[in-house]
Amino acid sequence: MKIALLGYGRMGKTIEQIALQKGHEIVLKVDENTKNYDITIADVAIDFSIPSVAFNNITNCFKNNVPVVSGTTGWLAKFEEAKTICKQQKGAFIYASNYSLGVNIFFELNNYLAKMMHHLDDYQISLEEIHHTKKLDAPSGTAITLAEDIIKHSSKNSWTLDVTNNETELPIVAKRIDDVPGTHSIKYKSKVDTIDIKHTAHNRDGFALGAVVAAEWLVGKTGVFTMKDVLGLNK
Ligand SMILES: NC(=O)C1=CN([C@@H]2O[C@H](COP(=O)(O)OP(=O)(O)OC[C@H]3O[C@@H](n4cnc5c(N)ncnc54)[C@H](OP(=O)(O)O)[C@@H]3O)[C@@H](O)[C@H]2O)C=CC1
Ligand SMILES: O=C(O)C1=N[C@H](C(=O)O)C[C@H](O)C1
Repeated sequence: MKIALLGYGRMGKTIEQIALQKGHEIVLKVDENTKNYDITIADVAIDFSIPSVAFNNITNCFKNNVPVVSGTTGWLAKFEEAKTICKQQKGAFIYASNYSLGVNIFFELNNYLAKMMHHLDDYQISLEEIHHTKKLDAPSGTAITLAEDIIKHSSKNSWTLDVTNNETELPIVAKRIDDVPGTHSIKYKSKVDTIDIKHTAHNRDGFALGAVVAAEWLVGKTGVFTMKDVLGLNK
């Protein structure tokens, strides 16, 4: 597969290594200094860029009929618009706040636990994410996905980064420490006990492998998909 990397930072470089190991070719590497490029030379584009440019990167792929996998976080205010353009252009698009297999299993576990805890009002829910100090957005996209899933199943109706006494708000704590690749934990605490679930990424390889697997899966398809489709978790 001929892959275009939209964003050639920490993730772009890790994806390059994994893609080459899997026998793919990198035909384009786009960063802040790239002026004009022809996306149509690629079979698929993988966007891990920055929040302010992700929407343009992605919709440019739709307009040029190139399937696109995006992992950039912090741009989701324009997600619905991107999906509409994809459908209009008959494009192919996958977005995931986290491509690692482990986190996608963790998403399932979070949903299951949230459903079980639904009526157990003695437990206070909280969510914590820890990332490296270069991260531009907070909370992480993964933390937002986890929070939205908890909100679906609980009496919470929004999340907040602030300390809160409001019973309807789910507090998220976002910490930035050295080179941490990404740690997410959810805690249910009562007077008598605590239930914790936690995912710790040891490096970026899991995110990158998931993105390459998603790109392999997407080529030849039309529509808007998620990692649940790629991993067969919708069945
Ligand atoms: N979904 C997932 O599984 C994961 C998502 N992420 C997300 O991926 C994104 C990238 O993370 P990371 O690689 O660590 O960040 P980096 O800051 O290391 O990389 C961002 C890259 O985007 C480039 N860039 C800047 N402007 C443009 C532009 N106009 N077009 C294309 N590229 C541009 C930067 O260029 P330059 O180097 O010249 O500044 C840089 O190469 C973040 O949003 C992060 O949250 C991260 C890990 C996993
Ligand atoms: O910026 C990162 O590094 C990461 N970003 C993603 C997010 O915002 O959830 C995924 C992963 O945790 C690493």
